[in-house]
Amino acid sequence: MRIDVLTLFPEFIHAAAAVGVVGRAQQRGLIEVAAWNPRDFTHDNYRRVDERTFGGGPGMVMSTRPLTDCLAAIRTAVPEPARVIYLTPQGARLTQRRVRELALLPRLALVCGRYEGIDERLIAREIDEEISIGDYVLSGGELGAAVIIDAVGRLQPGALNDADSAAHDSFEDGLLDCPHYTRPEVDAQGDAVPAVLLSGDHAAIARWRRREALGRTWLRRPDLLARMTLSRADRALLDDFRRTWLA
Ligand SMILES: NC(=O)c1ccc(NCc2ccccc2)nc1
Repeated sequence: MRIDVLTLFPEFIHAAAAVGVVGRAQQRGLIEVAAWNPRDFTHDNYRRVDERTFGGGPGMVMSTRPLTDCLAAIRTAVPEPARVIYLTPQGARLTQRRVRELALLPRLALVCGRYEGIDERLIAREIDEEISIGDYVLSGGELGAAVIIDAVGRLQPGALNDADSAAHDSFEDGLLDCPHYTRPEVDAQGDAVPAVLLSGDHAAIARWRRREALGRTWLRRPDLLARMTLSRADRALLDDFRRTWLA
């Protein structure tokens, strides 16, 4: 997969995409990340990329011309057509479902706004999809772009090895993850690991993990649970968790 990022801070995007699973995926040629700076597409001595907003009031808007020329360069850099995504608080909330769909595309172009954002005419002409990573305002779209690069990059076939792939599975079924433990079995504070995890009884361990994932989702994110139709087995496990919790 090829991801091009339009950003005033290419070094941020390169750094974010160079580490961990995504960095390794890049080395393996599973994903290619390129950053483009609209400032390189300005023609004035001050390399201006923003202008005052019409209608008065505070704040600057990113100028259309450098963005249009930068996007044109991005589109023609690789023959593959790209889905052009604008990171903005006005976008649709990013979900793991949407991440999985985006991960199947051959090419993405992520547009990172700064200041008050980009001119609405550019959005109408050039943007295919507006995405928000959450209901808060940042100083730029770059963190959102880094989130998409990571979430989509780790799903590229071959990106995750066994150690990483557990996280991949857990959120896939729409539930929160179960608790995790590692050595020591009893820690310095005297807290022990749940005995079932040391039992070697893989069926019991699987049931325990599923029950904990269902219970946590019920406690922390009932909105996720409301969207799910649970199997009879899952309903029994959740009832069991609730009985213990409410006892
Ligand atoms: N919640 C998000 O995903 C997000 C994205 C960008 C951003 N700031 C840059 C910007 C501001 C206004 C309009 C367009 C872009 N803040 C938060």
